[in-house]
Amino acid sequence: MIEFKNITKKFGKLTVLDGINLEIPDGQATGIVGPNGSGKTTAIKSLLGLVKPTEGNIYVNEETVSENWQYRDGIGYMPQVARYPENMTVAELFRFIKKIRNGEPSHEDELISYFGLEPELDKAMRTLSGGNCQKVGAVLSMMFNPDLLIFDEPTAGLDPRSSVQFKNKVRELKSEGKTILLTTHIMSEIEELADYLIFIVEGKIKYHGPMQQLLDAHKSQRLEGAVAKMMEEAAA
Ligand SMILES: Nc1ncnc2c1ncn2[C@@H]1O[C@H](COP(=O)(O)OP(=O)(O)OP(=O)(O)O)[C@@H](O)[C@H]1O
Repeated sequence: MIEFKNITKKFGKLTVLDGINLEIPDGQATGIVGPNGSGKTTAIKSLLGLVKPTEGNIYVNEETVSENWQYRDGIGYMPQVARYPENMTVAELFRFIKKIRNGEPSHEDELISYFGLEPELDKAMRTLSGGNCQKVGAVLSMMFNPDLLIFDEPTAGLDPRSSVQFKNKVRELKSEGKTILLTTHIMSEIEELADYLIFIVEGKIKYHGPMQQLLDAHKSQRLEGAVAKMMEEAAA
């Protein structure tokens, strides 16, 4: 169980997360949605320890993340914009990550093949296309078999076929009982993959709960309509 307790993050005078309280259930997929700049990536980075909250605590399995960095070994993260050593080849990058991470990868070759990365293995990271770079990020997030997977706009640079493949992989991970946290602006993707929804506007949680409950409350069949309505209400 992941808990955000009263998390505030300020960058200078800008309050990006404003007293957030959240519980993210285990073994489910949770979608985080909200307008550009609403604080989704900052919330994720706070959970990963890449951003230090100004106030509040985040707990993973009842332990404060600020005092216990071990929990990060159980997380796979695919960032929105990844920066890799640009002169390393894909194969070298995988070797490098294996060296610096504790634990053995469980199905690295299978993932490389699943995402069609074999022809890319000897190419330098700087020469990779955006989509293939995303796929490298996908493999890295999954290859140590983590219990929690965090995907920040994972399909943004993927072609339709790769996007379907990625989503099928997420379904597989869900069926294995993994906890998934996902941000995307593609509402159909959230509908397809998520059970829970977090809606965040200007650093405040406007909705947190089962997706179906939100659809029922807005008498809407589609998430896009319900979220658009919530965005209008928030802007009014
Ligand atoms: N390191 C930083 N220094 C200063 N401001 C920052 C920093 N990181 C994020 N911000 C600001 O915090 C706000 C929230 O950014 P964040 O990336 O969390 O939004 P987001 O909801 O993920 O947006 P998007 O949907 O566009 O990806 C933005 O105004 C952004 O400019």
